[in-house]
Amino acid sequence: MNQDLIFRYFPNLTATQKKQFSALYPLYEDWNSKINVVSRKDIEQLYLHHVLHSLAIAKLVSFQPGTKILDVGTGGGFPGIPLAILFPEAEFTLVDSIGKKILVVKEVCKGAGIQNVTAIHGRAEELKGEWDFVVSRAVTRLKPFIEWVENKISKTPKHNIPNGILYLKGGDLEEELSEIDYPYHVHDLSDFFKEEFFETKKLVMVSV
Ligand SMILES: C[S@@+](CC[C@H](N)C(=O)[O-])C[C@H]1O[C@@H](n2cnc3c(N)ncnc32)[C@H](O)[C@@H]1O
Repeated sequence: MNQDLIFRYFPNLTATQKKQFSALYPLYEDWNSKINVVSRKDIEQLYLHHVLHSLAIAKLVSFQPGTKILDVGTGGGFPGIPLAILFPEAEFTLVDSIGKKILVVKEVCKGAGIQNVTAIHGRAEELKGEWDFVVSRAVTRLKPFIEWVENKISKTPKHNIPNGILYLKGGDLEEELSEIDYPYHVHDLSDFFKEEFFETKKLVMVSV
């Protein structure tokens, strides 16, 4: 567990952000022993496998103050919590259908002093509201995922890229991508991070 990895890839963090990133390991270690949100053997790799992986989204988009972001199927808070620390002036809504996981999200935010996160226990399909971006990792295939969220994405862009979905995915995506009707772009995370873990990891941007 080494938060210095985060500080190396994101060298302009404020003292508050460094403190918040450093707080994540003890908070997740404690909560994970009560409610499993990160696989037990993965907890030692929290900063590489979960925090840095989540922050790959920030290598592509810098969320402006006031941007609204929805994290669907956030589990214990990935990618939403690391992004909320990095962009304290953006507004994050984290949703998961399992109440215990949302409890962990709320407790980690409270423990680390993260104030720009609203955590909701519910199903993404049933959620009402509008966001500029939807972020996610490892929830379901892209086609059903898009159907859950396409009517929740604002049509007014605030950035130099269109509003839409930023989905962290691994492995072979060809078949999944062939099922979707919106324009998309696939980015290799190995272009951003040199660790072996990222060799097969991708970020799919879907403009909705
Ligand atoms: C494999 S976990 C990934 C969690 C987190 N995104 C991560 O990468 O660590 C998938 C999560 O999606 C949630 N999920 C699945 N279907 C959902 C739905 N329809 N609405 C909200 N959450 C959902 C599950 O409860 C689970 O926590």
